[in-house]
Amino acid sequence: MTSYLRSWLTGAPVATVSDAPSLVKISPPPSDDDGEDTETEDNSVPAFPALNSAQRAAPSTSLRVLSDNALMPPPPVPSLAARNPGVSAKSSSSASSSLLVPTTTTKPPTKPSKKREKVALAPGHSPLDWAALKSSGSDLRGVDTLMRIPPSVLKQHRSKDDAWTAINGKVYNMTPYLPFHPGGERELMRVAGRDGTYLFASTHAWVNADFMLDACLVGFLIPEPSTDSP
Ligand code: HEM
Repeated sequence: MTSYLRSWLTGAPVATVSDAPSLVKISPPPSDDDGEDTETEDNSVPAFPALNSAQRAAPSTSLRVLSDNALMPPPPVPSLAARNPGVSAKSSSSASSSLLVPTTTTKPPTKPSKKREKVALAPGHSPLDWAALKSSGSDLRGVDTLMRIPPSVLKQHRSKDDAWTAINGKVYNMTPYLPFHPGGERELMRVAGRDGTYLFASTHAWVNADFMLDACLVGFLIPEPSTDSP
């Protein structure tokens, strides 16, 4: 194919297979427009900016290192002298430089009126032990069936051996839980025989009584039946 083209362009005889090893220099066809010799590849990169450009004519702009005086000045250092520790921002000469805590947060927190303390539980009475006892299957209710319990009946169960309380409408037998209560037996006995919802919630609303005492459920609190019915 190459030899055919060459003979076509130059009029030279077509090279045969026999003269293939000899290298023949191929000249491209003469160009009509420029007539330049493009025999060798020109990979030289043109100068930028162009040699005759206006940029080159302009005065030299070589990198200039700025002196300290020519640099932008640093921001002013906050004046330590203007700060007046212990004096409120209002009375201080420079209010913006005061590092005082805002006056709204300087009031010390009010202490709880009554200290709530957890009691030391006897060995084998940790919350985990209570969980194990609950799931052991032992009878913690003391009743055969769930009942509807009016306040008058609830009132009869207020001894340590038989302590019931109502929380959120449910009546629980607290007796098995007494030694497990982190707040102590005495606190728990304050609600024995009565509705303990308010005291329970105001002491520790985050405690889930439903879950803690589910195995101790004995019934549901109902209003006292009226006695004047015929
Ligand atoms: C009858 C159901 C009750 C259950 C199941 C129960 C359960 C609990 C539990 C789980 C805790 C530990 C709370 C914690 O670690 O955050 C606790 C603590 C305590 N409970 Fe109860 N409680 C009951 C009733 C009451 C009542 C009626 C009172 C008060 C009259 C009371 C007073 C306390 C106190 C003072 C603590 C210890 C301090 C504290 O944790 O803040 N509890 N109780």
